[in-house]
Amino acid sequence: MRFAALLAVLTALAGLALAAFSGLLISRAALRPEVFLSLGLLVTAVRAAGLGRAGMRYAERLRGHDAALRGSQRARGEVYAGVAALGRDALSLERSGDVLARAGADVDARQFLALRVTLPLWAFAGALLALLIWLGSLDPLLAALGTVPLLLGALAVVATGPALARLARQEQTLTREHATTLLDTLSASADGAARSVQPRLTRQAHGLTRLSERTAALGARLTLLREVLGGVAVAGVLWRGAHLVGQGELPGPLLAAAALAVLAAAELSGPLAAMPGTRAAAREALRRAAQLHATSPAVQDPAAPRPLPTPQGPGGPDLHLRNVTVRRAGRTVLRGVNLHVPSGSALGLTGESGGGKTTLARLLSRDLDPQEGQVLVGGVPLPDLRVSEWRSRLAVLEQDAPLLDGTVRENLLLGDHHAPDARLRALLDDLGLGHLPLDAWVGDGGARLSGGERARVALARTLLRRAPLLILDEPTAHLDPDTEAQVVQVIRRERRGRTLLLITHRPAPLALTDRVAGLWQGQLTFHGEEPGLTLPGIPVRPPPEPPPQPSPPAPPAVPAVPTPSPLPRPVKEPHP
Ligand SMILES: Nc1ncnc2c1ncn2[C@@H]1O[C@H](COP(=O)(O)OP(=O)(O)OP(=O)(O)O)[C@@H](O)[C@H]1O
Repeated sequence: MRFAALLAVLTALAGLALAAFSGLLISRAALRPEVFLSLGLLVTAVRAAGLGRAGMRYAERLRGHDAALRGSQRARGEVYAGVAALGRDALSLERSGDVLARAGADVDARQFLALRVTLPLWAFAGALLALLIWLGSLDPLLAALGTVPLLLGALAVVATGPALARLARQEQTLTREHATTLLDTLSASADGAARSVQPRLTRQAHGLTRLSERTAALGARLTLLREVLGGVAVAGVLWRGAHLVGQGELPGPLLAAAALAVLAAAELSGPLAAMPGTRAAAREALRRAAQLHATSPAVQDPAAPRPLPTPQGPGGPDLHLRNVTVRRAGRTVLRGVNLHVPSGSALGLTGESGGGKTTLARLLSRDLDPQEGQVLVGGVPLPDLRVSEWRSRLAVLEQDAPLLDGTVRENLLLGDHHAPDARLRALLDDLGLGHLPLDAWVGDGGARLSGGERARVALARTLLRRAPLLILDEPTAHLDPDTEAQVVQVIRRERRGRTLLLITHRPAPLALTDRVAGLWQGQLTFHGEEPGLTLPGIPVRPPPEPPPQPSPPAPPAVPAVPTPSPLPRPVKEPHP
């Protein structure tokens, strides 16, 4: 670092000295009128070109990088839009490392296309053409000797292009695979799967090293060839120029000018070697972007979206599932399901593992559409609404929802950007997280928190979202019974006025709901409502309390939900 600082000072001093000596030269030449016109003007031209070069380089960098950054901003936006359009369901088919590469390395590769291919190519072509015209005006052979070797150097890059492009593509693919394996390994490290993946990671790392070495070796050979050809061009100009000077056909100073100009043009061919690799990487990135856009998302916006229906209450519009059938991976998960969730009501959903509870929630959040039947929102088919508009009305807690790598506050503010610290603090305290500072760093996915803490921060984030429909998937998983009871109370308070769909295997949160339904083998069974059907482990909800009577005294209240116990399959009771 100290050496770099020293270099920076020396560079600045060189700039100062250049300016000072130029001033000295110009003024000295001005004092000698006999040389002023020839020498003074030349010195001024040198200075002007020096300053102009720096200024134009700065402007070129500014405009070039500005355009590239704008382009990558646009490209990143397109990737995010593409990923968002895929929806939670289709996105689960993508590997996270691959999604990361699309938004990171692929966008960078596209960004470098202009900076490393288009701009250097134009600069070199422009300089070579100017050189050809100027030297051609002096002597055709001089022009040929000065420019053809440089052109051959550029053609050598073109000839090596396919090999360089192949290497760049292989490197890009392997880098992506390496990142994907690394991410998979990191997320699997807890269960020891990481060790078995290590040999693959090592193989990929070695493969990357070998590819880099081959690319560097090819690049070095190209650079050597280019340097040699540059030298040949200068030597050719000096040889032919000396002959012309000897014959009195070329003024001596012009020979020096020609040789130095050829040298400068040769330098401009330097960045050409990186072109094939950069171009191939950018093309591959574009192909992958096109592929992402061609992937049909699980759901699509309608051509003419209808306005959101008028809510039937503060809980938003009523929801209906009509004869809904969903097949996933060849299995019928939901079979002819009918459901009515009135605005402001609370429905508990339980049932066997893999029975389709999350699937049903995803129908409501429109992450997928049913193969048969309809989902209606306030009487309007869900596919007739704009997806983002409908989703803005939902607050969804996914099962095992991850936290983002940041502070607790940053995670919570994702639920409500405007929530003051006091509100966040109070909510955390109520959820039994009084010990967790808002500034606590949660780590990747919330890894620095316990499972129960992570679940409650995620729940708080969802509850903060001001949306009329609340979908909570296992909101009390990972919690001990006391904390669970505390959390249930918070959900009870926070859901007031909203429609609630609560998915759980645990009985305690079901106390929050008006009705409980179970999903068994793709069919919905209403607990205690359909004749003869109950869900064992859940008592039949007592009928609404009758208006207070003076006598006889009311019977003791039946607890809505018993002590937590696993929920077995429903039993069909004989019809009375
Ligand atoms: N993205 C997906 N692609 C294909 N099939 C899926 C996908 N997600 C889930 N499934 C399948 O759909 C079925 C229902 O899954 P779902 O997650 O809805 O069940 P669940 O009732 O929520 O289960 P659990 O109680 O275990 O969370 C399962 O057989 C599952 O394997």
